Parts: sequence; structure tokens; C-alpha cells
Amino acid sequence: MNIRLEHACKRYGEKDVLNDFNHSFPSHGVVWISGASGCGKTTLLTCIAGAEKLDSGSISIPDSRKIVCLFQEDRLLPWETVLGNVAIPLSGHRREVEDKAAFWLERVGLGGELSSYPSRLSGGMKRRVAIARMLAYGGDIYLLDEPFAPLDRRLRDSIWELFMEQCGNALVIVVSHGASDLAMGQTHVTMLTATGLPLRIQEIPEIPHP
Ligand SMILES: Nc1ncnc2c1ncn2[C@@H]1O[C@H](COP(=O)(O)OP(=O)(O)OP(=O)(O)O)[C@@H](O)[C@H]1O
Repeated sequence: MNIRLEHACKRYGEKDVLNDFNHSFPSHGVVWISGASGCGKTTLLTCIAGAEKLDSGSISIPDSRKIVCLFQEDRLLPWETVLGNVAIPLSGHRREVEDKAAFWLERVGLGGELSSYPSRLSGGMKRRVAIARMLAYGGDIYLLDEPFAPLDRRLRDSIWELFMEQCGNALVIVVSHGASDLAMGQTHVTMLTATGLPLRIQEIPEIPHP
């Protein structure tokens, strides 16, 4: 079973964001969702994540698949070190957990910051801690909201390669203001959300290996 939205409606106060929104996502690959600021990309993602409830309609989510989210805000715990932030959702013996957290922090280029606190990090570094936490935890469905916003081109490319290396048979849904180079030439659907702004959904069926 795939993720499927049927007649989904979501409003904030008087503002309709999704109104009778229908879409079926594939079981794996990359789905790139783009559109102007305010068109409803984050609303769609947070409803899929279950962090917001629809007002009406339904979202079917396969029970068997583990969903992990990267929200626009990094949601780091200020009283935990970088290592502690990545280790928190992991289970196992302390030593194993810390080794795993350190491994992923190394992979995102933060091996030298294990004992730093989030307040000492730049925006791009905080983002990479959140990405390391998500990759260390792992999942079958990745929901990524503007994953690269604070990263420069070089970091964006290397982090994307890391995603692709890790995500094998996963479904990766990426929300971004801009269209992806990856999605060039791929078919797309464009839907008007209730905000009146178009939202573009492109599917990249095979996760390209770096
Ligand atoms: N918690 C909220 N309370 C009230 N209105 C909200 C809330 N979250 C979103 N909205 C409104 O819903 C609309 C869609 O917002 P959303 O964040 O989904 O857009 P977006 O396409 O992700 O924008 P951006 O690219 O700027 O993040 C906007 O008009 C926004 O003001």
C-alpha cells in the first residue's frame, strides 16, 4: 500500500490550504514537491507526517513502514551536545549508540563537533546535525522539508549523495521552493491548492545512485 490522500481538506482558521486534494504517492523513489512560498507544501508534508490533522478527507499510510521527518526547524535540544542530539532517538547500549551517532556526524562533516552545544553552531551545521540524527535513526519513508536551505552548493551535493546512498528502496518526499535538477525531464502534475497557488509534484522513480 502507498501513501494516498483522498479528498483531503486542511484549513487554518478561515484560510483553506488543501481543499479536496487527492494524490497517490509511489512506494519508493524520490518525489519532489515545489511551488511558491505559501502554496501549502509544508502543510501537505506535516499532514502526511501526522503532525497536523486533516479537517476532512483521509490519508492512508502503510503501517509497516517507518516514517522519519526532517522539519524546517532543526528541533535540536539545546541542553544536549551534538553527539547527544543524534544519539537520543537511538536504542541500544550506550557505547553502540554513541558510536553510531559519531559515525553519522562524521559522514556529514561534523566529526570535530561531537561535544559542542547547538548554540555554538551555524545554521548549516545545525541542519547537518538534524540530518545525521535522521539518517542514524533510518526509515522507509523520508519526509524532508527544505532539507538544504542553509547549505552551500558543495554541502548540498554531498548530503544529497549521502541520502541517495542510504535510501535504497525508500520513498523520499522532498519539499523545496525550487524545482530539482534531478527532476528535469520527469513528468509532473501541477495542482492548484486552495491558496490559489500551484504546487508541482514530480516523481523520480529510481533513486539515482551517486
Ligand atoms: N500553523 C498555522 N497557522 C495559521 N496559518 C498557517 C499555519 N501554517 C501554515 N499556515 C498558512 O497556510 C498557508 C500554507 O503554508 P505552508 O507553510 O504550507 O506553505 P509553504 O508552501 O510550505 O510555504 P514556504 O515555502 O514559505 O514554507 C500559508 O498561507 C500560511 O500562512
